[in-house]
Amino acid sequence: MMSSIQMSGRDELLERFLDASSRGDVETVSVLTSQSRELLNRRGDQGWTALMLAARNGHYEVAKVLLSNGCDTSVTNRSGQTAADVAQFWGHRHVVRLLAGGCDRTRDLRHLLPSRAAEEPDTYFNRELLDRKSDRRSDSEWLAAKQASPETVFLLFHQLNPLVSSRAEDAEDGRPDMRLCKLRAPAVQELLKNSDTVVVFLGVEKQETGDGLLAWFALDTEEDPTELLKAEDPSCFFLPGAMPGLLRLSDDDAGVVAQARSVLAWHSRYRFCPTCGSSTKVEDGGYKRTCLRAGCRSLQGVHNTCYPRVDPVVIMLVLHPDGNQCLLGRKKIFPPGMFSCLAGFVEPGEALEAAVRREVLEESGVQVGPVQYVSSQAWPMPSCLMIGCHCVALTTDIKVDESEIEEARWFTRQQVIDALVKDKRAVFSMPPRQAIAHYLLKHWTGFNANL
Ligand SMILES: NC(=O)C1=CN([C@@H]2O[C@H](COP(=O)(O)OP(=O)(O)OC[C@H]3O[C@@H](n4cnc5c(N)ncnc54)[C@H](O)[C@@H]3O)[C@@H](O)[C@H]2O)C=CC1
Ligand SMILES: [Mg+2]
Ligand SMILES: [Mg+2]
Ligand SMILES: [Mg+2]
Ligand SMILES: [Zn+2]
Repeated sequence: MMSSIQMSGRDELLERFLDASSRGDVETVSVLTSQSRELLNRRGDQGWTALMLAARNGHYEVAKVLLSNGCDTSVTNRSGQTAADVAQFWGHRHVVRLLAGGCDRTRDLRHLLPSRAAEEPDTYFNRELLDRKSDRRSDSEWLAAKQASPETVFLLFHQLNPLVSSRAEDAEDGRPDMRLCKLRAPAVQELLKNSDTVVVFLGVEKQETGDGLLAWFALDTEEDPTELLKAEDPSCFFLPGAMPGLLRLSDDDAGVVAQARSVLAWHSRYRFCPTCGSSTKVEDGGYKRTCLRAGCRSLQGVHNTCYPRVDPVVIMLVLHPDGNQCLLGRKKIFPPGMFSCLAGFVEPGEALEAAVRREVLEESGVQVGPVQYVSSQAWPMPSCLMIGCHCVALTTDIKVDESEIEEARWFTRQQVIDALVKDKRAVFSMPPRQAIAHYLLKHWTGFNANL
């Protein structure tokens, strides 16, 4: 009598254990395992162990807990299948790999990273229309002569927004419909007279014209430029705000704007010496600010405070260990339905790989193994350098950091392709083609125009 009650208690425990494994309830599995280790390899009425049930349903975390407690992977069910066979049959490749017990899992996961593209992508903001001619920046006579030349191009910004005109004929969905207004010296003469105006030398056109090298400069005005614009082409206006306006330029114009906007933004925010707070003077064609106080520490040796800044940001497409899904997140400010890659600023004293692992863990709770650099993008808002990576997750449970991310989800390759081609079955919308996030997704799917 006594022993049959004990038996039924034990069976009940086994049933709860198998049920929790089958449902992916990691917590219950952990608790029950610690209570009774002999549950680990026991088969239920159907002849299946907890590991087989976890494998059947792709519950990676449960399988991991069972394995770490010494569960036997060679136990078979009535059909002679091991848990690995079950996972293989149901297509849970990450569980298969886990059960295969690769001693170097990180190396194994590397195979899921796509191979490098044959060609460097022609990413928005990256095009180098001009030759920067940095060797000319210190030649103030040459720069002054170029500024006075009637051929020279001046790009005008107001509070960091470029002067553009609209090309209504191109205003189709996704096509660039803004072009930069290229002013000549007379149009900016008054602004140049103002000693507060910073003029940045952008470079020269790569092709020589009749009069030699055609130089480009950029300047920003804080003043209300309405009067100034009256004398100009009345169709010109300053882009209202950075986003999404800055994404509506041609690729050539976008590259120049990336350079000009970042340097002008630096001048607008770093007018005074960051070391001692004194006034500074602009040098090197707008690529340097030097403190005017004799004896300032920034005048000895090389100081990054004197040069335009670049803020590295890692942006990564996290691949699921099954190789068939990727992790995307939504910030509250995104347009409805849009999901994109996770991203974050690199912190001081941190390698890119570490930054990728830290940001993904912070924002989604997912642990990342191997990381692979893919390509980069200038992102002049105001001076980010986006460092695009692919990486593979070691864990798959998501716990979002709600202060930054509204939602994060795994999406299948098919769902990404549906979103790419804007299929009616698409369950989310892609980041715009101008963002490197778009490229990271597209490259992962292997999608190209011929498919
Ligand atoms: N081109 C693209 O596809 C994408 C570009 N981005 C850009 O990357 C940037 C960084 O991504 P987040 O997810 O916002 O970074 P994040 O995940 O590190 O969080 C941003 C927060 O980090 C702090 N922070 C640390 N260092 C900073 C610095 N140098 N400048 C400003 N804030 C700093 C601030 O509190 C900020 O609110 C964005 O601001 C955005 O401009 C982001 C996603 C896609
Ligand atoms: Mg972030
Ligand atoms: Mg973050
Ligand atoms: Mg951060
Ligand atoms: Zn100083």
